[in-house]
Amino acid sequence: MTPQEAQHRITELSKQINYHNQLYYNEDRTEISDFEFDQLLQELIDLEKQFPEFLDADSPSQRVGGTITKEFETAEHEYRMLSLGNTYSPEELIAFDERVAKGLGHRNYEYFCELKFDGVAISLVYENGRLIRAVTRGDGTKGDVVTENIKTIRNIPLHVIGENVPDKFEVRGEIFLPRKEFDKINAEREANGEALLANPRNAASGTVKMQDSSIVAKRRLNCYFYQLLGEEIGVEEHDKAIHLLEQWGFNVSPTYAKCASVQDVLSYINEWQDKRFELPLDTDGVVLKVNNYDQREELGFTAKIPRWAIAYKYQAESAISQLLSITYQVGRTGAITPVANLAPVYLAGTTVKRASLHNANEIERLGLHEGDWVSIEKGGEIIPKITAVIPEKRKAAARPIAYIQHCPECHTELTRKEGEAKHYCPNHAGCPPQILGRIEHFLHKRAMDIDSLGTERIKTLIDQGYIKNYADLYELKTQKDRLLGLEMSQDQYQKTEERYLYISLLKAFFALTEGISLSAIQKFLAEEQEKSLDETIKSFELFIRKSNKKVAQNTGNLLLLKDQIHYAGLPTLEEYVPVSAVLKVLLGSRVSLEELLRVSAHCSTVHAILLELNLDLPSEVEDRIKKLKANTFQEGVISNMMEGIEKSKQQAFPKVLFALGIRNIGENTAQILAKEFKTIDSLKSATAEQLLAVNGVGETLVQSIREFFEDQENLTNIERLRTHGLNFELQEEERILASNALEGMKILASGKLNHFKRDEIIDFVEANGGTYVKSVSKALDFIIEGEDMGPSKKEKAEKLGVKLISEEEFLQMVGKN
Ligand SMILES: NC(=O)c1ccc[n+]([C@@H]2O[C@H](COP(=O)([O-])OP(=O)(O)OC[C@H]3O[C@@H](n4cnc5c(N)ncnc54)[C@H](O)[C@@H]3O)[C@@H](O)[C@H]2O)c1
Ligand SMILES: [Zn+2]
Repeated sequence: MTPQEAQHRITELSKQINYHNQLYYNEDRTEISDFEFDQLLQELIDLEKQFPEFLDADSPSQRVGGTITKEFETAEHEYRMLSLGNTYSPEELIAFDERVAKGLGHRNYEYFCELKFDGVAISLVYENGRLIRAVTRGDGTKGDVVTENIKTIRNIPLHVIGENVPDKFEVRGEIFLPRKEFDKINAEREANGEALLANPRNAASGTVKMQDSSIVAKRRLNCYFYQLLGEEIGVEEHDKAIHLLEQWGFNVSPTYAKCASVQDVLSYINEWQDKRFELPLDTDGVVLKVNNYDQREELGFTAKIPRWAIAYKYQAESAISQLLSITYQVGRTGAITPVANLAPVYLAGTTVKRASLHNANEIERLGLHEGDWVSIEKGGEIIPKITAVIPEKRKAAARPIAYIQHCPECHTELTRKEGEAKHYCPNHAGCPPQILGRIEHFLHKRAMDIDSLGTERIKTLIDQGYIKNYADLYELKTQKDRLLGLEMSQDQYQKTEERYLYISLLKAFFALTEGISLSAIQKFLAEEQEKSLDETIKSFELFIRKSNKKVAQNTGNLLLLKDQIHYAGLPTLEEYVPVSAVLKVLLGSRVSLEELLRVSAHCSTVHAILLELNLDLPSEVEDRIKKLKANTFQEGVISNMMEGIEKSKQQAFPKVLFALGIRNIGENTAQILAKEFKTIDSLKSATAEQLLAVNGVGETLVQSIREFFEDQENLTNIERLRTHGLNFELQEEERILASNALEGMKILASGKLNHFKRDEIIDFVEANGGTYVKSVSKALDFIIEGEDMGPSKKEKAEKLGVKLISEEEFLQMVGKN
């Protein structure tokens, strides 16, 4: 390369890198992967080394990537906040170790390894034990002051008390959005039709820089701390400093390790390669740091990075697989999500069979065709994504993927709003997964709290027409008798176009014979594929003779089956036989084949047919018929269900309001609205002004409330629920109960309480203005000590200096004794 070419390339690279830095740090978005970015930067660094005459003091190789914004006050960092060098291979890591050894002149040092958390860096300054300032990294020298936002993060200590806490110190850490919270936020945004956040890092970074702290508080950010700085921190080694942070109540990820050599570091890297996906946040590598502070000082810094630390970054792993088909999933809100089914392939520790495709645009962007070979990549996400198609491997006749136009669950024509990426099924009232979603929400522990109705059972009740909405739940008891023996799965059935009901040969053979297990029949059928029905029945006869169990009776039944199929004259289906023929054999002269044909035409299970026929059957016949069915509802299950439903009528109004599933009304909002308006009727008739006057209510919420009450079906459901005795008014005692006695306090209860059940204490704390916190941390105002509080929790609380009070003291405090 000539100097001129080099100069040209250096300018070009600097421009590109500055552009991507601007996107990444200031706009919280990216157009290229971190790996590609790091490659550009490396190329620049290499060229500048080769042609030092073109090294500009302003080059992105010499500066930390971020800047300060105009929206916040700025503060200067006492200690500069730097970047880290990075490597992608063990060789480079060993080269780094050589440089450290050379710099120190000996090998008498240790490394401290931590994971590289993918979030945003923050610096917290404490004076006299109080958090006085939180500052972003900014340009490394000065950053944005975001103290108010940071204070909303629950496990960041506002006060640090304890022995040996210096008068002044600084801690640094990485703010992150736990992946679970990220998914939750995106699910909500999706339900509200808002644009989705791209990844947890960008979301965390954007949140830290928000202007409204109350929104920040809702985002449930978290922070891991990894550095302690100050004039008199009293320790000389990084591991000791980390232990101090832990003692003082800072959240330190327990994933660190001290390593005696670079070989140990490599084992640490290996150990976390796959395990890191189990952590609650995204990580993109490992940071290794020389443990001793004097040695760090000796090694020093370059303009941008310390010479005593480096990041080893895991490359996103990729693999190649073939697209088998696409499944379209219908979400609770009716949103359609296409998922690619792939030929199984091993990738980053797991066998991958599916990849997310997001929406029709993504399929179009990839130019996906049927049977395409695709590259898939797994970053932090659990489900990998398709990054590209390999066109050379495409068959000439392959057709492009045609996006579905009808709901795969209810066949309603899909809609797509102007400017939205997702397709929706508009059939809210009749589409089974949407009904299921609403009912599941209604039953939720924090809503109506009916736990005797799992997803499978609700699905069964919906699929078989017992419930269509939550109000129907309270009328189930009138159908109690019909529920006994209801089948949980309908997989064994098929319907022909003429609507005749068929059952799998497997179930039919199983019910018509005695002494032969289901798995034996399964194995037999697996070997009989591609034979006609007659041939299969014939060879099953042989099979029975060979097995030598109840031969006469079993083969007799098979003969009868053949006759009945013949009389019925229905079309033949591979591996299925008409239910009417099978039942005729089992029921004998109790009912005619014509009657069975008639009934089975409008029923979709054996259970439904028998309900309609209403026969009195001896138990041995019932037992045989049971063999046709899958799992069924039993006596105990049904009475449990009924009890749970009955008990739920006592749930308080805020719970009921939450359970209704009004868009954008979460648990907290439901509580606030219930307290404010006291009855469903006054909420319904509230004007926009009245609603907006309530703290936390915005335009979107007003809109959702209006839409909900404009829907006639919702009004009917509320009336029905009211008739069944559900609470649509705040009870007198709840009005009295609620107070501001715990305003601003963070509280945790541990051990068994006498006056409250597990979740009740949470509601109680919140109803009185407090915040319930789920883990022991410095930020707590106190812990209510119940019976048998765990000793380790108690120890931790004492170590952090969090006060413990008894349940009695607590009740006195809120004036309820
Ligand atoms: N894709 C893009 O367009 C684009 C653009 C700019 C930057 N980037 C990426 O962002 C990073 C840029 O570098 P950077 O300077 O922001 O960060 P860095 O990768 O140089 O590392 C320094 C940062 O790592 C973080 N960190 C996480 N865990 C840590 C631990 N245990 N100990 C110490 N620090 C820890 C800290 O926030 C620290 O500020 C690179 O990974 C780069 O690929 C990507
Ligand atoms: Zn649908």
